[in-house]
Amino acid sequence: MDDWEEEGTGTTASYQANSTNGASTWNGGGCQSKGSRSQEDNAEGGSWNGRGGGFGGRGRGRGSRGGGGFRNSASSGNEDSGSNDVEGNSWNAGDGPRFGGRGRGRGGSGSRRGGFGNTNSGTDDNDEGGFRSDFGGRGGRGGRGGRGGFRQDSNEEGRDGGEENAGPKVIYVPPPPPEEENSIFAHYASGINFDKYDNILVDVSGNNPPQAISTFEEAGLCETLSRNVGKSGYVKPTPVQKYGIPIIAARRDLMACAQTGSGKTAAFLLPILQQLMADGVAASRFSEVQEPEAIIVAPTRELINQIFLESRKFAFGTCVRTVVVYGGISTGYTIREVLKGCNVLCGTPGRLLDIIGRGKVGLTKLRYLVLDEADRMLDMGFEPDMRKLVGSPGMPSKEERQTLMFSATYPEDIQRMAGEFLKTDYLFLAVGQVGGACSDVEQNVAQVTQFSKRDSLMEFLKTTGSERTMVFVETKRKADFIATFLCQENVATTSIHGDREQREREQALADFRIGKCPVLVATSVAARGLDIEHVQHVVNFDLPSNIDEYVHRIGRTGRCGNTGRAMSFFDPEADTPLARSLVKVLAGAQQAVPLWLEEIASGAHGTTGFNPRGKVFASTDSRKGGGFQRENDRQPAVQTQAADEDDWE
Ligand SMILES: Nc1ncnc2c1ncn2[C@@H]1O[C@H](COP(=O)(O)OP(=O)(O)OP(=O)(O)O)[C@@H](O)[C@H]1O
Repeated sequence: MDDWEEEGTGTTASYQANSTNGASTWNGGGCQSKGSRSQEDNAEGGSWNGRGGGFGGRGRGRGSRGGGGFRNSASSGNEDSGSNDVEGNSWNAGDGPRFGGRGRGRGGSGSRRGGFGNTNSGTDDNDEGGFRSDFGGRGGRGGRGGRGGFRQDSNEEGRDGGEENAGPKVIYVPPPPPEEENSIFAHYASGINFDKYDNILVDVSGNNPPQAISTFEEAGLCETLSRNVGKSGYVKPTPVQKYGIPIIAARRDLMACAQTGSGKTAAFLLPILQQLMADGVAASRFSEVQEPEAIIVAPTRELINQIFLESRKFAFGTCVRTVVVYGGISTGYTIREVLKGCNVLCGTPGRLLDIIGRGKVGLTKLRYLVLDEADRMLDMGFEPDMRKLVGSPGMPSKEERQTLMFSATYPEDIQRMAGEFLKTDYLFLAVGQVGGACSDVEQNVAQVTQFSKRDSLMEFLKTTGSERTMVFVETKRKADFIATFLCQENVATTSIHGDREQREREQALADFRIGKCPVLVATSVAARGLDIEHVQHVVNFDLPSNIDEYVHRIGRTGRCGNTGRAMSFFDPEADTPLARSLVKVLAGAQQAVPLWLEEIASGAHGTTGFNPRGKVFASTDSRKGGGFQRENDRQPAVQTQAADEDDWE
């Protein structure tokens, strides 16, 4: 018997019991307590002392992560340090939010802007703008040393992918995907600006690009696929589909950049499914080792699940079977699903490598490797996993497989590295401005102080009513904290971040989708790819330190020709380094740039190439030499990674 077959025994049951402590899950009208020290943390941080039932369980601090280079001088950095403990009690669910547990002695986070250790202890407390966290019983966390540029443990899905992690097994089995045709094909309408896609500038670079198509009929899809495209509500292809589909059909490698919400998923799924149908896949059936023809990787569990559902939808009624694997759910369940038959395997990197490592998935038949959110998949957080994946036994060389990369943003350094994964004659497709924000999103920026943010948020939420709003914050702790605050203010809110159990993450998204909780407080884990109907507003409660992250975040609204609004709180104390690139993104999307922001941007130093009203394609294919030095006005890669360190782990 394989070890995964033993899941679901008493071990897991006791984990469940113990897991109900720590920080709270927060749901709409009544605050409910749920555990939030996830298994990932448990695996890493050593003992995790659950005190089931109530709140104010005692979490143990996480170890100092001073990696290479700069040691964090924050206190409480010791893994076993009692000073990280949290005393908590008297968190009363049900009759309104009273939070008792008191966080004590949290270690300082490593500076998010440059990888040097932060010398303040308890920076997270400072983050909260004066509203001290008395949120129930979070385990304190040790200080994080700057890594001198490497974020070895930043890979959320990688860390919980395998059984090598100590700690109890996860038994969560997600609800089965919909079986009813109506639910499978449920979709939202494209918006009034859908036809504006026709005017967008497109640039394809590389040798002999194939002719673009202008209709789905020209894509030469088989009857079933065509029917499924129609049932999905697609009438005409978006630009990335017009150009991307024939490129993939011509068996060329591709690096594609197109704005958020413009249909990149179908741009790679449709031609892959079409070719699998045309070439004939081995009909999916039970086998001890599955050999998928296509592997799709994405950085977060929710995103890969969404891609899985899209693939399953387009492949409906065909013999192509798609399976999804991701962390936070039962490995046994995952493997059983894979072994039922698998032509298209969607996965987050950690769980994917785990399943491959267990010999359940062979790679010899692999023909397509897709990296969605490719720049994220190749940054320092995931690059080692991607290298492991392409170096896995049986993986066809890049000459023998077709490698496809998609994103709305491509820093030039990442483009250069991506080239290593692609054949030398790959095509680069740029739809609109590389790294540009979606112009269907009205972008607003308000100058605030750290301490006025909560009032500003409440003011803003008064204007949104029950319209769906995503509120992005920088840390997991703060996500809980702001959700709690909004709860106190009687705003039906839920939250999603990397410390929540997968079941909770999925429940939060479901509650947000159906409008039970019209406000979702999120960390970067929800910044990319998620396609949720009716999201009218995105609030950057905390601006990210990296402009690409900003572009992805605001892209959760204004999708597929619909309009949306983004509001960003700009705190000059913290956000000045972002000013120049923010001005450029605003100007590039024809948005009003506040005078005060232009002044801050022109006074900010450390970046070059400030030319907000520059050319239409801010940068294109890095093989052309990059005309606009886009790279220079971004934060260096080190900072990019540090920014969301708290969440991608
Ligand atoms: N041709 C089309 N006609 C109508 N709707 C479409 C079309 N193509 C895609 N869509 C819909 O548009 C929405 C956004 O598509 P998708 O999620 O693929 O965007 P994306 O470019 O991958 O965005 P992101 O950069 O945020 O990941 C989805 O709901 C999708 O079903």
